[in-house]
Amino acid sequence: MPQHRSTIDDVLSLCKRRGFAYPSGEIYGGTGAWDYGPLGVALKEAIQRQWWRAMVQLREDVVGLDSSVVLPAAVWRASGHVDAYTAPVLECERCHDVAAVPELRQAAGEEGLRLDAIPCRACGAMGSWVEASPVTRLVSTRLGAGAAGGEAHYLRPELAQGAFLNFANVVTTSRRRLPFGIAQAGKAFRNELSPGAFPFRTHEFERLELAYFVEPGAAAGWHDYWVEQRREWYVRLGVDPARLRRTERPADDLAHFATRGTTLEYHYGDPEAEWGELERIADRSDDDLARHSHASGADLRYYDQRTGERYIPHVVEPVAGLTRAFMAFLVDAYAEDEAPTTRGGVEQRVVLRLHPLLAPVKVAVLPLSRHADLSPLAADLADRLRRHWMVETDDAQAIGRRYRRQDEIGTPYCVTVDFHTIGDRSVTVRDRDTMRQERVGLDALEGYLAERLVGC
Ligand SMILES: Nc1ncnc2c1ncn2[C@@H]1O[C@H](COP(=O)(O)OP(=O)(O)OP(=O)(O)O)[C@@H](O)[C@H]1O
Repeated sequence: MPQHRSTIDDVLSLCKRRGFAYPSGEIYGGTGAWDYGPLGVALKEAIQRQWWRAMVQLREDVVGLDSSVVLPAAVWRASGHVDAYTAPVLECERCHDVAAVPELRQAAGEEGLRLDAIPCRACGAMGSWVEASPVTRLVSTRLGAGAAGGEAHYLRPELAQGAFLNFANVVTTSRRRLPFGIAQAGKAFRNELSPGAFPFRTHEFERLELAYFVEPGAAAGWHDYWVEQRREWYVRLGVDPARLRRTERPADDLAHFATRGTTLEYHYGDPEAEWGELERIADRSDDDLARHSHASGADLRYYDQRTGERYIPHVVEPVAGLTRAFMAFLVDAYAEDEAPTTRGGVEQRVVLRLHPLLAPVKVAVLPLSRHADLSPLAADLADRLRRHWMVETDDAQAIGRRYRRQDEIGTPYCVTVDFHTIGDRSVTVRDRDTMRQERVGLDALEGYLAERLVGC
């Protein structure tokens, strides 16, 4: 069967067409951000659920946390973000417009030019770039009613600081011994000077973070362990291993808190970004806990009962971008092939071969027609199945069209209620990938689907 590998454009057009994601504030001309629609929110929730299952539920050594999004400036001063979490910029001497260095480098790189040969985009001056103070990547707000309009706070650019602030609470209340981890999923906010195409670089995005605390000296081994665990997680959920690779981050590309970084990249296949970062695993040494200990005066050392020593643990931190994973799973699942028509011919179809665990809708119930005998049967059946899975019903247009609509959103099984159903209490179950159809008794249907949708 001819297979077609997607481009991000194919997937983006599917996202808009079927309600996975919409450009945010489109009625006001768009904001550059994107919102997740009914199917997108279900896919995102499924990815996050699988991450939580693998990282928390199935592990003895990891616990969950949900920490604050907004924290006072003192926390971010202590963590080093206020001083170091910045982006380099150059300023045009003539009009004082400011441009991000990576953006200028990209423009220069493409043309093979030096930075001073890149004109100012605001006034067009050449050779006018001079160094300027770096711009913070933190998003700030003020809370309260102080003289200066309240006290400065920052929206978290990462969730990890919440894990560090709660380190002692978790050790005490859940009686954890090293090594152990604190997992969090949630939104982060960054002042991105060069926001990119959805969903790669947006000001607001979702992260799946694990802060894994280990004995000093044990970080290297755990680093490799987590790189492998995370790679396997994507593969188990259906990502083509040939489209995943790991790279080491050069020392000059490490965040201020990191001593080592490995990147897991996905081959998105986009001409502009063939390989794109999906996730990174960083070693953060004992730096964060040491900083917070110092700034707050709290003793954040861990008491090792085996050796009787007190020390600050080191942190190995795998962090996935949920929104980038969202796109990788879609790109990987997207295919165009041919499907048989009811008239004996073939037609092109778009199919999302999503792992059933990730498919937004697990089962579609389709009455063959809007006949008064079929509609209530299908509605009852859908209600029964809804107790277990996300179910959609659809009775508009020919059955072939409806299969196409379900293929396109990745629904693994379509159940068709037809006139034989009334007499022999059986339905046709169609498999999305093989397109094979099987007759299944109504009484056996839940068991049949449960066998194929394990864990969904
Ligand atoms: N602005 C963003 N929009 C969407 N996802 C992001 C964004 N920034 C980071 N991510 C995701 O979070 C993961 C961890 O990011 P991390 O905290 O290491 O940032 P980073 O890669 O150092 O950011 P930068 O590239 O801006 O320096 C990335 O692998 C990516 O999946």
